Amino acid sequence: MDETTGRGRSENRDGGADSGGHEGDVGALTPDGEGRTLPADLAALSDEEAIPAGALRELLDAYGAGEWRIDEDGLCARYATGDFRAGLALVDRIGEIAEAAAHHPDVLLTYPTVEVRTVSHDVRAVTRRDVRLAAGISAAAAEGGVGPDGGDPRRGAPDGGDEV
Ligand SMILES: C[C@H](O)[C@H](O)[C@H]1CNC2=NC(N)=NC(=O)C2=N1
Repeated sequence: MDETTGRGRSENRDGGADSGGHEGDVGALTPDGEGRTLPADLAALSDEEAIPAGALRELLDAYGAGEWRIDEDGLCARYATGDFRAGLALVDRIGEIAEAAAHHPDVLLTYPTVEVRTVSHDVRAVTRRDVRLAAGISAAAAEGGVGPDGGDPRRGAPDGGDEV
């Protein structure tokens, strides 16, 4: 899915063009189950419903997962851990978060980075389970002093080559 500005959704909700921001829509905000205030239609989504592509950016930002990117395979992020041991530590935390959530990402551990990708396999779409997982991973990376890696997460794992 393409990253969009979310403009389409705000135009749909308001029926007319607006700046794409939601500052003036305070009345439309409603608390969701995680104590955040979101536009009512996003707060009402179940864990099994696909999040409309136009609303994903807003939801990721609301959940503190601003460094996550959106592509046709789901949500992805890459963290500049700097060395393998730091990467292992982050992967360990990601495992704990995923097990606690019963929702698991794909993880690629390299010497200087950890790349993470999540989609809800059961519905083949990005759902709030993925956004919550991304938020947990964002928080774990920040707690570990690990920042996002500026580059685009690579697509797929590199060719493993022959055993040496
Ligand atoms: C039974 C188990 O909880 C389910 O199979 C979970 C496991 N982890 C999962 N992880 C992801 N990303 N998507 C799922 O649909 C999913 N389902």
